[in-house]
Amino acid sequence: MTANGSQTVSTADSSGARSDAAMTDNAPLGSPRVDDAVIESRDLDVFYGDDQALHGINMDIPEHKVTALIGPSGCGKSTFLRSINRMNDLIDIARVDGDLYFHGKNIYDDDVDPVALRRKIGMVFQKPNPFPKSIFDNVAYGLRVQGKDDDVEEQVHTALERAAILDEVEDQLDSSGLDLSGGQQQRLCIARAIAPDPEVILMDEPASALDPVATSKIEDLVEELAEEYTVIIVTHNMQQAARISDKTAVFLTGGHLVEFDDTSKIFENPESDRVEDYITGKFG
Ligand SMILES: Nc1ncnc2c1ncn2[C@@H]1O[C@H](COP(=O)(O)OP(=O)(O)OP(=O)(O)O)[C@@H](O)[C@H]1O
Repeated sequence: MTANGSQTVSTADSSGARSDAAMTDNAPLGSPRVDDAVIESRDLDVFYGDDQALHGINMDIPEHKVTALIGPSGCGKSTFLRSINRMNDLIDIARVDGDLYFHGKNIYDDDVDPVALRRKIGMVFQKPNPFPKSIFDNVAYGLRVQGKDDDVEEQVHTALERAAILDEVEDQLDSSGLDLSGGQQQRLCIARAIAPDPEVILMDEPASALDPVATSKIEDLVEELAEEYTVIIVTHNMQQAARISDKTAVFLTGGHLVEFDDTSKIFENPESDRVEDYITGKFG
């Protein structure tokens, strides 16, 4: 882990006051402001019909780091993740207020094409979901759709290599992706997500359906991916968040982001008593 890196981080002082005037009033405790933020969430609210799932989320997500989103069931982790590449657009009753910037551009502006955005901000889901196609075609699919398939063989090999699965499948690229083990399928899905060369990879509990060995491979891979990509991962597994992430955001019931800071700080010395109670298993 590289918890601090070269980022400029400002935190609340012991009285809870913020030294940095640029923070909004409802910034979460800890709340590092980073010079190299690739995603900036400002007062983001998300509603499903009349129900508000997220309240005023403020967060700066640093580039080339792993940011973990943790918190009890229903606190809005997946909703926040899906807001980042506008997957919530696909839910009829979902509505977003506030701003969410990707490299300074508000992704909810009218001129943003969600499909193009999702090429830059890819997603890996909880359950491995390869297409019923060959291993090769799974990875090549996005490249072909974009007409970026001039050197498709090389790009597929590179993506499989980056997803740490090439060695296991290079002799069977024509076999169905569905014939792989669950862990291999998930790494295939990661290869599919990185083939179009995104900048950010969103992962929604990518190892929760896998056995411990496959989980450990995914965890190693997530850390490696952060060298090339910005990774944002939802996990229920606090040990996993502590092992693999640089930053941790703790959401608590009702859809509030309570604390966001270096992972070591969150797990060793959180600012909020509620976060401490959650981390130590007093509720969850
Ligand atoms: N498609 C939807 N339609 C209506 N309400 C939804 C929808 N998706 C989520 N919600 C509601 O929004 C709130 C936040 O859900 P979300 O799935 O984001 O939480 P979560 O923290 O990811 O939960 P979990 O850890 O159980 O996956 C919950 O009250 C949930 O019932």
